[in-house]
Amino acid sequence: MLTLENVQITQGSFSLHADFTIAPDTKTAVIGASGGGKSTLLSALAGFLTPARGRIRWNSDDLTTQPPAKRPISMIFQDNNLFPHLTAAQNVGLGISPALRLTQADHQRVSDALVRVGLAEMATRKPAALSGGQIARVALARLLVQGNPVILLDEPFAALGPAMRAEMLDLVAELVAETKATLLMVSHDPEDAKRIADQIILVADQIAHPPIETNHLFNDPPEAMRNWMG
Ligand SMILES: Nc1ncnc2c1ncn2[C@@H]1O[C@H](COP(=O)(O)OP(=O)(O)OP(=O)(O)O)[C@@H](O)[C@H]1O
Repeated sequence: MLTLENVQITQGSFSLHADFTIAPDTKTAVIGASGGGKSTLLSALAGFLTPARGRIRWNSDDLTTQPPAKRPISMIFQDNNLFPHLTAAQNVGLGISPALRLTQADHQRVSDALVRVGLAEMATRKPAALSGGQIARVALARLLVQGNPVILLDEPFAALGPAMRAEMLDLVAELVAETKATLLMVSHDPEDAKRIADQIILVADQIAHPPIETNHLFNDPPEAMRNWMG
């Protein structure tokens, strides 16, 4: 269980409050207006921002001041953060060893992850020779080898067309089901949120609101949600 206990995150003059828990094995969409604080929330969970107050816990572990690499959390950003000079396999291998010191068993894990995301034939290609969807798959393969129980996606599929985005969301849902990970995903598209999320965190008025079941929120949207849906 991921717990945000009276958390206050500040960035310059901006401040965001969060006080809720996320049940294990759930898929949560984080939605809200641009500049509302969705990335701020994910950055604090990943450890790139330290809350001004409050605690962040994973089960009984207090993560609040732990550096990103020590947290049981993997994150993919909008640009998928692949290194352009490394092959797909090397980019995945970074998820196991930042210095790419990989054992034979590690290489096998990388290969298995690339096979799982449908990139068996692309292991030696560099990002410039991959499509946007294939780059997103490499980033997902890296998540697989990291094996963390919490996955944060900050709109990694935003640049893809609707059909490819739907395909990627379905792949994410499959991987999350297989690994029993807890997923939080920023979304700008109500259809994406409906497609994948069990529940929704609405970020509005400097508050990351406690998660509400997806159908319930879409059937009876509060004003901030109606504004977001347009
Ligand atoms: N490094 C920073 N210093 C000061 N303020 C910042 C910084 N980064 C972000 N902010 C401010 O924090 C607020 C929340 O930004 P954030 O990126 O979390 O919003 P968001 O909901 O993810 O937006 P978007 O949907 O446009 O990506 C914004 O008002 C932004 O200007």
